[in-house]
Formats: sequence, structure tokens, C-alpha cells
Amino acid sequence: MSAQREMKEKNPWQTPVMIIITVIGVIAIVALVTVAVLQNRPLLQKYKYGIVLDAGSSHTALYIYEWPAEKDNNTGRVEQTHSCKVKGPGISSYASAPLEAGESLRACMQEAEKLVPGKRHHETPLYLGATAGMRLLNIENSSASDKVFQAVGDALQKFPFSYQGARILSGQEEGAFGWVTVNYLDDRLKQGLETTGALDLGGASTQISFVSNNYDGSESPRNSVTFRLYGNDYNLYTHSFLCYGKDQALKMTLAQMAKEGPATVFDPCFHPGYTATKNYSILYDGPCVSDRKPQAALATFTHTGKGNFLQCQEAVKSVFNFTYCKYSRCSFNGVFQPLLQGPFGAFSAYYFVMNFLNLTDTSIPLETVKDSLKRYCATPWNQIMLLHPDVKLKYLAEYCFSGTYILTLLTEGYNFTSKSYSDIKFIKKIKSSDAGWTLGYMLNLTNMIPAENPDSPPLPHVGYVSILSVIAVLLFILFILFILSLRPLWPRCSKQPQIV
Ligand SMILES: Nc1ncnc2c1ncn2[C@@H]1O[C@H](COP(=O)(O)OP(=O)(O)O)[C@@H](O)[C@H]1O
Ligand SMILES: [Ca+2]
Repeated sequence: MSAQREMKEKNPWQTPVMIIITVIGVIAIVALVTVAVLQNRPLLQKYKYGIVLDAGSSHTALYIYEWPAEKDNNTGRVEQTHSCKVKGPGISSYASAPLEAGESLRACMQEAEKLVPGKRHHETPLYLGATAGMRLLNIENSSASDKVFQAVGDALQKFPFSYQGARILSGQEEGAFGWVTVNYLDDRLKQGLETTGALDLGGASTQISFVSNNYDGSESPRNSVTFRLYGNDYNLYTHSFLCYGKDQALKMTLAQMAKEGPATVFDPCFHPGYTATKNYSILYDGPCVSDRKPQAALATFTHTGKGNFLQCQEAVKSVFNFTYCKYSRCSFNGVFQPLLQGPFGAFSAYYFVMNFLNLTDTSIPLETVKDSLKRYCATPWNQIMLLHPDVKLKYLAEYCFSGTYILTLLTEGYNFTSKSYSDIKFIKKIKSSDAGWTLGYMLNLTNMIPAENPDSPPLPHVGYVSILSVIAVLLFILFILFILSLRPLWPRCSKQPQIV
């Protein structure tokens, strides 16, 4: 007792001070960790939205994109959450009834109204981009194309979104934004990785876009698009071939076969046994074929399939012009194209057709692919219909042509070889988003890809919190050890056995 008293007399404040220090220390550490965690916790995941309507030549599709509200400019964060296929044909088919073009978009727009949260409606940008169908209508009849846009704009403005306009994309934009989409979704832009080329096959036009070390934009500058994205410069080669989408190419090929105006056109690109009566007037309507019109044509012709791949390939080749090139190298029709540099992603109709034909595997040698298509084209039409009762007849009748056209366009047109064919991947989606120009178009218009790489914290949030917690625990242990090291100075425990 006397020693204890002696201690207390030496350090009269020792015990309460130690307790207070310990409590304050623990509170401080807990507070430190709590504040750090709360302060840096990502804000509640709130999303923003964007809507793009792809008004293609054959149909219109609506896409809804979503991204975390506080991270507008981080890569790979924008995702497609929904798509809606508009019923009926593309808007360019409504030239004689423009109001119906606007009306046709209603169902998909109402769906979007339900899917985008109400409080985000007013800030959600809504774009409509039209491609080759409207390009052709604009060439053929610009006042009709204006009326279609007027009707479509009026219809879209009735919805509560932030309408940003409807316009025709240039072929360059269509090609370049398809390339942006593919490389954005693959996370190649932010990381500065080698990029993937983009091959888009539509109904009325087709695009090829890629970065080549041999191309600086000086030769044929109209094929050059430059981007600075996330601190990297890209010099993109892009070209859009109007009329070389698969529907217009089919028309051109058939028009070429029927140029003498016969009563029956024997078509190697259609299955044996296929036969249909068609109007010459339809075959020659539109700017892609109007100049091929025969002098004195009959009103109708019988379209009869022959199912011969090699002859079909020859017929398809006849719509390409390989005879002139004023540049160092060309693809076709005198269009400059630098040396191909892969890999490539081929989407839209490239995918639909090759997927139907079970030919998306490009590790299969090109010769084997051709053999397989040869057999497919030679299969009688009634067998084809029996094998695929659920496929739309128009598509089904055309897959032999479409497959042949794709292989011809890639090899003869763009100069892919048996070797470089395997650099192509036929793709529909990347992650959850469709490959196509729409996402790249929206990213560009909303400035969601910065020119410079945004500064990002050196550690991810989880790593930061973990390190902070470990340091706090270490400090706490150190503190306890420090207190324990003072133990010899502590007053003796008052509950010592009493010596009576
Ligand atoms: N399931 C399918 N099978 C075959 N072709 C298809 C399928 N779905 C869409 N397509 C074709 O894909 C093409 C899409 O082109 P589209 O985007 O409308 O035209 P463009 O891009 O030239 O304006 C059309 O030729 C259409 O017929
Ligand atoms: Ca398209």
C-alpha cells in the first residue's frame, strides 16, 4: 500500500491520463478510418442515359445507353442497356407518306420512356442518325427527304427527352464512329493499345475503317479522320461505299445480269428451284441502278435460281470496277486504300449473314469457307425452306448471294488474302453493346471521350481503404505496445490480496 501511494504521489495523474489517452486514441483511429471510408466512398450509383436512333436503309433501331452519373469521361463505362427494333421498313421508305415515318417510331420511343427513369428524362439526349437509305433518297428527291426528317423530328419532340436533332451522317462519320465504338468497348483507346479495324455492311452502303502505319492522311485526304483520344493521336483511314450495302449490291448485280432486258433472268446467286416474277421498274429504281436501265425493257421478268457459287462470284465482281486507280493502291472504283492492317471486327449484315451460314469461324481456311458456300448455294430452294422454316423468306432467298457478296467484297474488293482473312472477327456485340456507329456517335456528341487521359487516383477505392485500415490498426497496436511499455511505472492494482 505504501508503494502504491508512493507511486501515486510520484505520478498522481498516471492512471486517469492513460485511460483518457487510450480512449482518445481509439476514437481518433476509428474516426480517421470512418471519415476516410465515407469521404471516398463512390457516390450512390446514379446513372445517366442517352438514346440514339439508327435510321438505317432497311430498318430503324433505338438504343439506350447508360453510364454512372459521376463518371462521364471514364472509358468502357457506357453500356447499351436496351435496344428496340422499329416495326416496318427504314424511314427512307416513307418518302410518299412522311408522317408514317414519325408514327413508326412511337412504340420504341414509348418503351424508352418507361425504361429511362422519369427524373432523368429531361436531361437524356436523344439523337437520330440516318445512313445510306436517306443519303440515296436525298440524292434522288431532296424535298422528300426533308419532309421525312420534318415528320420524324416532330414525332421525336413529343417525347420528354432532350431532343438533339435528326440528320444524315456522312459516310465518313458512319465509318469513323463504328471504329470508335469497337475500340471504346474493347478498352483499346484509353490503354493506347493497337486498334481494331471496323467493317460495317449495311443494306445500302458499306464502310471500312482502320489505322495503318502506312497511312498518314496525305494520300487521298478525304479518307482521313484524325482523333485525339485519351492522350493518343489516331490517323484513321475510312471509306464508305454508297450502293455497296448488300441490298443495293444485289440490285446492281441483278440489274447487270438483266441488262439486255430478257423475260427470264437465270441467277447463279439464287438456289436452284427458286423462281419469282419481278417488276423491271423496281429493279431499276434508285440512284444505284437507274443508269443501268435497259432501253426497251419488259414490265416483268422471271427471276430463276441456278445455284452456282463460282458464276455468282463472277456476277458480283462485275459490279466492282478494278480498272483504274490514280493512287499508289486502291480497293475498287478508283478509291484509295492503304495496306490492310488488322485485326478487324466485321459487324451488322456481315455478322447476320455469316452467322446464318455457320461461317463466323475465320480460322477455317478461306478455301473451305468457299466450298461450304458452294454447297449451300447449290442446295435446292425447297430443301432450304424445309431446313429453315422460321427464317424470313426474303433473307433466306438471299443468303447465297449475301455470303458470296461478302467474300467477294472482302477478298477482291478490300484485298484480304487467305492469310489475312483470319484477322477478321465476325461480331454482333461487344460486352452488352451492339457493334455499330451509334455508341461512337453519342460518345462524340456528348464529349464523353476526352482528348487527354483524365488523372485518376493512384489507388482504386478498395485498395485505398484497405491500406488506410492496415495503417490505422498498426498505429493502434504501436500505441498499445507503448502503453504496455510504460507498465513498470503503473500503480499497483488496488485489488491485491489484502494482508490482514
Ligand atoms: N437476320 C438478318 N439476316 C440477314 N440480313 C439481315 C438480318 N438483319 C438485318 N439484315 C440486313 O442488314 C442490313 C442492315 O442495313 P441497314 O443498317 O438498314 O442499312 P444502311 O446501314 O446501309 O443504312 C440490311 O441489308 C438488312 O437486310
Ligand atoms: Ca447500318
